[in-house]
Amino acid sequence: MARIELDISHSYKPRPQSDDDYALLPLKMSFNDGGAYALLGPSGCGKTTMLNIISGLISPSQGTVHFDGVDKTDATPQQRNIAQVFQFPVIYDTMTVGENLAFPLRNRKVPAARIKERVGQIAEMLEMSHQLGQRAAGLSADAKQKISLGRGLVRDDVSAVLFDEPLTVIDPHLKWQLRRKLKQIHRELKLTLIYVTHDQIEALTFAEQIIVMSQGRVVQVGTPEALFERPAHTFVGHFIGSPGMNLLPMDTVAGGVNIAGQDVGAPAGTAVPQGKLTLGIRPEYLRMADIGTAGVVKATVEKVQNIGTCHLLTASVGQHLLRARLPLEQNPPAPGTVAGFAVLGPHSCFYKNEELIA
Ligand SMILES: Nc1ncnc2c1ncn2[C@@H]1O[C@H](COP(=O)(O)OP(=O)(O)OP(=O)(O)O)[C@@H](O)[C@H]1O
Repeated sequence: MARIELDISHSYKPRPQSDDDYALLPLKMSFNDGGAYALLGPSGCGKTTMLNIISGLISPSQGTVHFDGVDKTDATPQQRNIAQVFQFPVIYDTMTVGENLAFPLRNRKVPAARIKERVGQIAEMLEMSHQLGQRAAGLSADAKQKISLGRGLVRDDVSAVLFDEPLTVIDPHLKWQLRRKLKQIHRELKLTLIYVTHDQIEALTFAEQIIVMSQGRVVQVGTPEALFERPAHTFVGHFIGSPGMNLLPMDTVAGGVNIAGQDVGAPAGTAVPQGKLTLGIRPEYLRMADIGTAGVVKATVEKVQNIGTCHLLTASVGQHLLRARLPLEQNPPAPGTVAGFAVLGPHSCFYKNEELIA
């Protein structure tokens, strides 16, 4: 295992002119030895580029990559001692499951007894012990991808294991099991795992630290809790969560604040920063309250859906939409009702130029 440090930028164009020409804008990132990380962001934000720079498949157009303080910028994936798992299975059809799992160890001339022990351990973790003697050729796509995961995890001497959307071909039910399994495997094997995904559930279940990316930038690195409670950027607020954070324009006025065109008082005990800002509040924390009370905006209820775990309510404040996850035991207001929603309180986040300031 190794501590990995990036101080890089990358453009696929020979003479980049503007920020848009960069797949990765200048960034500094470090991955601690033994950590579980997810690179999360929408398609095209630069996740795979970052992963390929870590593995050595791509050289950054500027900057350096260090493993345990040693400059590895020009080293190959083999020299970096990286294991990789891709979107689609990379296995030998003619070999058995056991032979496939053993392959990376045989290649490194690991003693036979150790190979047997480690293959047994990995197969057990992936619930493939009963399939060890089976030829890979006849197996389903799911089972083949599980072998790929196993091959990525079987060596205990790698600097890191990199996963690029490894659960894409996996059936949804098994996907759910494997996400948890990977977390458990991380706890048991203590490997450094770096996992690329555009699926927030996958990132939130698996990783200790999530690196949220947007348009070639790292916009926040944090625990799942930090990304939920205190998104550092409006992009993170909106991107993480289902639905994402409610965002409303806000400005200071005499005696209180103007939120999306409505003057409201600030509730006692809530420090509201001054100036033209964006107010963020998660649907999980948005609650109904009496109109006229401090920190409460009026909104017209547009839709109420029972989604099993809560009522998901959509309401409009002028041209802005608010979403609230209300407890099932609460009787929700009917569409068309004008109701009050408490937007200022301990869970409110305040953004200036998209960055969290309070
Ligand atoms: N080989 C390449 N040549 C030129 N441009 C590329 C190349 N690979 C990626 N890009 C561009 O670099 C940017 C970042 O791409 P990258 O594949 O790293 O994003 P991503 O977040 O992994 O997206 P996805 O989830 O779709 O794979 C995109 O604008 C993409 O079009």
